[in-house]
Amino acid sequence: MAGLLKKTVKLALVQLASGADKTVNLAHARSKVLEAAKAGAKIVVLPECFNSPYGTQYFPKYAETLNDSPSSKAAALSKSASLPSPPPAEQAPSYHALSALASEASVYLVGGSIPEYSPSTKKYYNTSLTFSPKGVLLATHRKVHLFDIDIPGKITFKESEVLSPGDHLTIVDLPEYGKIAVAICYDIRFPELAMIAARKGCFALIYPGAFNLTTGSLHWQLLARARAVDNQIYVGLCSPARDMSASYNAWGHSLVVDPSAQVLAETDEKENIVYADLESGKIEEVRKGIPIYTQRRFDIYPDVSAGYGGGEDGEGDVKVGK
Ligand SMILES: O=C(O)CCC(=O)C(=O)O
Repeated sequence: MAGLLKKTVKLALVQLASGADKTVNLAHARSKVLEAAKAGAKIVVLPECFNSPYGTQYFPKYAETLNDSPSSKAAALSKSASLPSPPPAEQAPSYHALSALASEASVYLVGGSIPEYSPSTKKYYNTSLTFSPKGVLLATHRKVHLFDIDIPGKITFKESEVLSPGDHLTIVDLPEYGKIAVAICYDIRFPELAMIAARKGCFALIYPGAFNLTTGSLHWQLLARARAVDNQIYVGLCSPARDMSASYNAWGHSLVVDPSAQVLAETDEKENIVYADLESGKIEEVRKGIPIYTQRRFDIYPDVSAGYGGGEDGEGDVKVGK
Protein backbone atom coordinates (compact mmCIF):
# COMPACT_ATOMS: atom_id res chain seq x y z
CA MET A 1 0.00 0.00 0.00
CA ALA A 2 1.31 3.44 -0.92
CA GLY A 3 2.21 5.54 2.11
CA LEU A 4 1.13 9.10 2.76
CA LEU A 5 4.06 10.28 0.64
CA LYS A 6 3.74 8.27 -2.58
CA LYS A 7 7.37 8.74 -3.68
CA THR A 8 10.52 10.36 -2.36
CA VAL A 9 10.69 14.03 -3.28
CA LYS A 10 13.20 16.85 -2.95
CA LEU A 11 11.82 19.88 -1.09
CA ALA A 12 13.50 23.28 -1.40
CA LEU A 13 12.94 26.23 0.92
CA VAL A 14 14.12 29.46 -0.69
CA GLN A 15 15.30 31.80 2.07
CA LEU A 16 15.00 34.87 -0.12
CA ALA A 17 16.55 38.29 0.45
CA SER A 18 13.90 40.75 -0.61
CA GLY A 19 13.61 44.52 -0.41
CA ALA A 20 11.26 47.36 -1.20
CA ASP A 21 11.01 46.92 -4.98
CA LYS A 22 8.33 44.37 -5.84
CA THR A 23 9.49 43.90 -9.43
CA VAL A 24 13.03 43.21 -8.28
CA ASN A 25 11.74 40.81 -5.61
CA LEU A 26 9.73 38.87 -8.17
CA ALA A 27 12.68 38.63 -10.56
CA HIS A 28 14.95 37.51 -7.74
CA ALA A 29 12.44 34.90 -6.60
CA ARG A 30 12.33 33.61 -10.16
CA SER A 31 16.10 33.10 -10.35
CA LYS A 32 16.18 31.30 -6.99
CA VAL A 33 13.21 29.02 -7.76
CA LEU A 34 14.80 28.10 -11.10
CA GLU A 35 18.04 27.34 -9.25
CA ALA A 36 16.17 25.05 -6.85
CA ALA A 37 14.42 23.28 -9.72
CA LYS A 38 17.75 22.78 -11.48
CA ALA A 39 19.05 21.13 -8.30
CA GLY A 40 16.19 18.62 -8.52
CA ALA A 41 13.58 20.10 -6.20
CA LYS A 42 10.00 19.28 -7.14
CA ILE A 43 8.30 21.20 -4.31
CA VAL A 44 9.63 24.72 -3.80
CA VAL A 45 8.61 27.15 -1.07
CA LEU A 46 9.05 30.93 -0.81
CA PRO A 47 8.93 32.94 2.44
CA GLU A 48 6.14 34.95 4.04
CA CYS A 49 5.77 38.38 2.39
CA PHE A 50 8.46 37.55 -0.15
CA ASN A 51 7.48 40.35 -2.51
CA SER A 52 7.41 43.20 0.02
CA PRO A 53 8.99 44.34 3.27
CA TYR A 54 7.17 42.85 6.29
CA GLY A 55 5.20 45.29 8.45
CA THR A 56 1.66 46.56 8.87
CA GLN A 57 2.61 49.88 7.27
CA TYR A 58 3.50 48.06 4.03
CA PHE A 59 0.47 45.80 3.57
CA PRO A 60 -1.89 48.31 1.86
CA LYS A 61 0.82 49.62 -0.48
CA TYR A 62 1.88 46.18 -1.69
CA ALA A 63 -1.53 44.47 -1.62
CA GLU A 64 -2.78 42.75 -4.75
CA THR A 65 -6.37 42.02 -5.63
CA LEU A 66 -7.11 38.35 -6.22
CA ASN A 67 -10.48 36.98 -7.17
CA ASP A 68 -12.34 35.60 -4.16
CA SER A 69 -13.27 31.92 -4.11
CA PRO A 70 -16.84 31.29 -5.18
CA SER A 71 -19.20 30.85 -2.25
CA SER A 72 -19.19 27.47 -0.54
CA LYS A 73 -22.64 26.89 -2.08
CA ALA A 74 -21.19 27.27 -5.58
CA ALA A 75 -18.23 25.12 -4.55
CA ALA A 76 -20.59 22.41 -3.35
CA LEU A 77 -22.27 22.38 -6.75
CA SER A 78 -19.05 22.00 -8.67
CA LYS A 79 -15.65 20.97 -7.32
CA SER A 80 -13.95 22.72 -10.22
CA ALA A 81 -15.68 25.96 -9.21
CA SER A 82 -14.07 25.89 -5.78
CA LEU A 83 -11.03 27.92 -6.79
CA PRO A 84 -11.09 31.48 -8.01
CA SER A 85 -10.34 32.30 -11.64
CA PRO A 86 -7.08 34.16 -12.37
CA PRO A 87 -7.28 37.88 -11.61
CA PRO A 88 -6.37 40.48 -14.26
CA ALA A 89 -2.58 40.72 -14.61
CA GLU A 90 -2.35 44.41 -13.73
CA GLN A 91 -4.05 43.95 -10.36
CA ALA A 92 -2.10 40.85 -9.31
CA PRO A 93 1.41 40.78 -10.76
CA SER A 94 2.65 38.35 -8.10
CA TYR A 95 -0.12 35.84 -8.85
CA HIS A 96 0.87 35.80 -12.51
CA ALA A 97 4.61 35.76 -11.82
CA LEU A 98 4.18 32.75 -9.49
CA SER A 99 1.95 30.90 -11.93
CA ALA A 100 4.41 31.46 -14.80
CA LEU A 101 7.34 30.50 -12.59
CA ALA A 102 5.78 27.25 -11.36
CA SER A 103 5.25 26.26 -14.96
CA GLU A 104 8.69 27.43 -16.16
CA ALA A 105 10.41 25.53 -13.33
CA SER A 106 7.91 22.66 -13.55
CA VAL A 107 7.55 22.48 -9.76
CA TYR A 108 4.84 22.68 -7.18
CA LEU A 109 5.33 26.21 -5.90
CA VAL A 110 4.15 27.33 -2.47
CA GLY A 111 4.35 31.04 -3.17
CA GLY A 112 5.25 32.23 0.32
CA SER A 113 2.70 34.90 1.07
CA ILE A 114 1.66 38.25 -0.29
CA PRO A 115 -0.49 41.06 1.07
CA GLU A 116 -3.97 40.74 -0.48
CA TYR A 117 -6.88 43.18 -0.68
CA SER A 118 -10.36 41.80 -1.26
CA PRO A 119 -12.81 44.30 -2.77
CA SER A 120 -15.73 42.08 -1.79
CA THR A 121 -14.91 42.01 1.93
CA LYS A 122 -13.02 45.34 1.78
CA LYS A 123 -10.32 43.71 3.94
CA TYR A 124 -6.62 42.94 3.76
CA TYR A 125 -5.18 39.45 4.22
CA ASN A 126 -1.79 37.74 4.40
CA THR A 127 -2.26 35.19 1.64
CA SER A 128 -0.36 32.20 0.30
CA LEU A 129 -0.93 30.84 -3.21
CA THR A 130 0.14 27.34 -4.27
CA PHE A 131 0.55 26.50 -7.97
CA SER A 132 0.93 23.22 -9.85
CA PRO A 133 3.87 22.48 -12.21
CA LYS A 134 1.56 23.63 -15.01
CA GLY A 135 1.02 27.00 -13.31
CA VAL A 136 -2.53 26.27 -12.18
CA LEU A 137 -3.63 27.66 -8.82
CA LEU A 138 -4.22 24.76 -6.43
CA ALA A 139 -4.96 26.50 -3.17
CA THR A 140 -5.24 29.85 -1.42
CA HIS A 141 -4.50 30.17 2.29
CA ARG A 142 -5.27 33.38 4.17
CA LYS A 143 -3.32 33.46 7.45
CA VAL A 144 -5.76 32.25 10.06
CA HIS A 145 -4.05 33.41 13.26
CA LEU A 146 -2.86 37.00 13.13
CA PHE A 147 0.46 37.88 14.70
CA ASP A 148 -0.50 40.16 17.59
CA ILE A 149 2.09 40.06 20.37
CA ASP A 150 3.55 42.43 22.92
CA ILE A 151 6.77 41.53 24.71
CA PRO A 152 7.76 44.79 26.45
CA GLY A 153 11.20 46.06 25.48
CA LYS A 154 11.52 43.40 22.79
CA ILE A 155 8.79 43.29 20.20
CA THR A 156 5.29 44.61 19.74
CA PHE A 157 3.50 43.67 16.55
CA LYS A 158 -0.18 43.88 15.69
CA GLU A 159 -1.10 42.47 12.31
CA SER A 160 -4.77 42.89 13.18
CA GLU A 161 -4.35 46.68 12.94
CA VAL A 162 -4.51 46.17 9.18
CA LEU A 163 -5.16 42.53 8.37
CA SER A 164 -8.16 40.28 8.79
CA PRO A 165 -7.85 36.53 9.43
CA GLY A 166 -8.66 33.78 6.96
CA ASP A 167 -11.48 31.37 7.68
CA HIS A 168 -10.18 27.94 6.74
CA LEU A 169 -7.34 25.49 7.03
CA THR A 170 -5.66 24.64 3.76
CA ILE A 171 -4.74 21.21 2.47
CA VAL A 172 -3.28 20.91 -1.02
CA ASP A 173 -3.34 17.72 -3.03
CA LEU A 174 -0.16 17.22 -5.08
CA PRO A 175 -1.27 14.22 -7.18
CA GLU A 176 2.16 12.57 -7.68
CA TYR A 177 3.13 12.87 -4.02
CA GLY A 178 0.17 13.23 -1.65
CA LYS A 179 -1.21 16.03 0.46
CA ILE A 180 0.49 18.92 2.21
CA ALA A 181 -0.95 21.53 4.56
CA VAL A 182 -0.03 25.16 3.99
CA ALA A 183 -0.29 27.73 6.76
CA ILE A 184 1.55 30.94 7.56
CA CYS A 185 4.03 31.77 10.33
CA TYR A 186 2.05 32.46 13.56
CA ASP A 187 -0.34 29.67 12.47
CA ILE A 188 2.38 27.21 13.58
CA ARG A 189 1.74 28.12 17.22
CA PHE A 190 -1.67 26.47 17.04
CA PRO A 191 -1.21 22.69 17.23
CA GLU A 192 -4.88 22.00 16.44
CA LEU A 193 -4.42 23.14 12.86
CA ALA A 194 -1.41 20.87 12.40
CA MET A 195 -3.12 17.92 14.00
CA ILE A 196 -6.20 18.21 11.82
CA ALA A 197 -4.00 18.35 8.73
CA ALA A 198 -2.07 15.29 9.88
CA ARG A 199 -5.23 13.36 10.62
CA LYS A 200 -6.51 14.25 7.17
CA GLY A 201 -3.51 12.44 5.71
CA CYS A 202 -0.96 15.15 4.92
CA PHE A 203 2.68 14.11 4.63
CA ALA A 204 4.05 17.59 5.37
CA LEU A 205 3.18 20.85 7.05
CA ILE A 206 4.60 23.81 5.15
CA TYR A 207 4.83 27.22 6.80
CA PRO A 208 6.19 30.28 5.03
CA GLY A 209 7.11 32.39 8.06
CA ALA A 210 9.07 35.40 9.29
CA PHE A 211 9.87 35.06 12.97
CA ASN A 212 11.96 37.80 14.57
CA LEU A 213 15.13 37.99 16.63
CA THR A 214 13.23 37.59 19.93
CA THR A 215 10.79 34.78 19.23
CA GLY A 216 12.97 33.21 16.55
CA SER A 217 15.67 32.20 19.00
CA LEU A 218 13.03 31.18 21.56
CA HIS A 219 10.64 29.11 19.50
CA TRP A 220 11.27 28.77 15.74
CA GLN A 221 13.06 25.43 15.73
CA LEU A 222 11.17 24.20 18.80
CA LEU A 223 7.81 24.77 17.10
CA ALA A 224 8.90 22.99 13.92
CA ARG A 225 10.09 19.99 15.92
CA ALA A 226 7.03 20.09 18.17
CA ARG A 227 4.58 19.95 15.25
CA ALA A 228 6.66 17.11 13.78
CA VAL A 229 6.85 15.06 16.97
CA ASP A 230 3.15 15.57 17.74
CA ASN A 231 2.05 14.46 14.33
CA GLN A 232 4.91 12.34 12.99
CA ILE A 233 5.05 14.12 9.65
CA TYR A 234 7.52 16.37 7.81
CA VAL A 235 7.59 20.08 8.66
CA GLY A 236 9.16 22.85 6.55
CA LEU A 237 9.55 26.47 7.70
CA CYS A 238 10.68 29.01 5.10
CA SER A 239 11.86 32.45 6.29
CA PRO A 240 13.09 35.52 4.43
CA ALA A 241 16.82 36.20 4.80
CA ARG A 242 17.67 38.67 7.57
CA ASP A 243 18.06 42.32 6.59
CA MET A 244 19.33 44.45 9.48
CA SER A 245 18.54 47.64 7.53
CA ALA A 246 14.82 46.74 7.35
CA SER A 247 12.27 47.77 9.97
CA TYR A 248 11.55 44.07 10.73
CA ASN A 249 14.48 41.71 11.14
CA ALA A 250 13.57 38.15 10.17
CA TRP A 251 15.10 35.26 12.07
CA GLY A 252 16.05 33.24 9.00
CA HIS A 253 17.07 29.66 9.85
CA SER A 254 14.70 28.01 7.37
CA LEU A 255 14.58 24.33 8.18
CA VAL A 256 13.11 20.93 7.39
CA VAL A 257 12.27 18.50 10.17
CA ASP A 258 11.52 14.82 9.63
CA PRO A 259 8.67 12.73 11.11
CA SER A 260 10.83 11.72 14.08
CA ALA A 261 11.43 15.43 14.78
CA GLN A 262 15.07 15.43 13.68
CA VAL A 263 16.32 18.49 11.82
CA LEU A 264 17.16 17.29 8.30
CA ALA A 265 18.51 20.61 7.04
CA GLU A 266 18.76 24.14 8.38
CA THR A 267 20.49 27.31 7.30
CA ASP A 268 21.65 30.46 9.10
CA GLU A 269 20.22 33.96 8.60
CA LYS A 270 21.66 34.71 5.16
CA GLU A 271 20.09 34.09 1.76
CA ASN A 272 20.27 30.41 0.90
CA ILE A 273 18.24 27.48 -0.34
CA VAL A 274 17.58 24.62 2.06
CA TYR A 275 17.10 21.20 0.44
CA ALA A 276 15.85 17.96 1.92
CA ASP A 277 14.77 14.64 0.46
CA LEU A 278 11.44 13.65 1.96
CA GLU A 279 11.42 9.86 1.96
CA SER A 280 8.45 7.77 1.03
CA GLY A 281 7.81 5.23 3.82
CA LYS A 282 9.47 7.30 6.55
CA ILE A 283 6.22 8.45 8.16
CA GLU A 284 4.91 4.89 8.36
CA GLU A 285 8.25 3.65 9.76
CA VAL A 286 8.22 6.30 12.50
CA ARG A 287 4.55 5.68 13.35
CA LYS A 288 5.18 1.94 13.55
CA GLY A 289 8.08 2.42 15.97
CA ILE A 290 6.28 4.86 18.28
CA PRO A 291 2.60 4.21 17.54
CA ILE A 292 1.04 7.30 19.16
CA TYR A 293 -0.89 7.86 15.96
CA THR A 294 -3.07 4.83 16.69
CA GLN A 295 -2.83 4.96 20.49
CA ARG A 296 -4.79 8.18 20.84
CA ARG A 297 -7.63 7.95 23.36
CA PHE A 298 -10.39 9.87 21.68
CA ASP A 299 -12.73 8.24 24.20
CA ILE A 300 -11.03 10.36 26.87
CA TYR A 301 -10.45 13.57 24.90
CA PRO A 302 -12.37 14.51 21.76
CA ASP A 303 -10.71 14.27 18.37
CA VAL A 304 -9.88 17.89 17.46
CA SER A 305 -10.41 17.00 13.83
CA ALA A 306 -13.94 15.66 14.43
CA GLY A 307 -15.58 18.94 13.46
CA TYR A 308 -13.78 19.09 10.14
CA GLY A 309 -15.32 16.21 8.24
CA GLY A 310 -18.67 17.78 7.44
CA GLY A 311 -19.78 20.95 5.70
CA GLU A 312 -21.55 21.42 2.39
CA ASP A 313 -18.52 20.49 0.33
CA GLY A 314 -17.68 17.56 2.57
CA GLU A 315 -14.62 19.25 3.99
CA GLY A 316 -16.02 21.52 6.69
CA ASP A 317 -13.65 24.46 7.16
CA VAL A 318 -10.81 22.73 5.37
CA LYS A 319 -10.19 23.79 1.78
CA VAL A 320 -8.65 21.02 -0.25
CA GLY A 321 -7.00 21.85 -3.58
CA LYS A 322 -7.67 19.71 -6.61
O1 LIG B 1 5.02 33.63 16.41
C1 LIG B 1 6.00 34.37 16.35
O2 LIG B 1 6.77 34.47 17.28
C2 LIG B 1 6.29 35.15 15.12
C3 LIG B 1 5.15 35.16 14.18
C4 LIG B 1 5.35 36.04 13.00
O3 LIG B 1 6.37 36.66 12.84
C5 LIG B 1 4.31 36.12 12.00
O4 LIG B 1 3.24 35.54 12.15
O5 LIG B 1 4.54 36.79 10.99
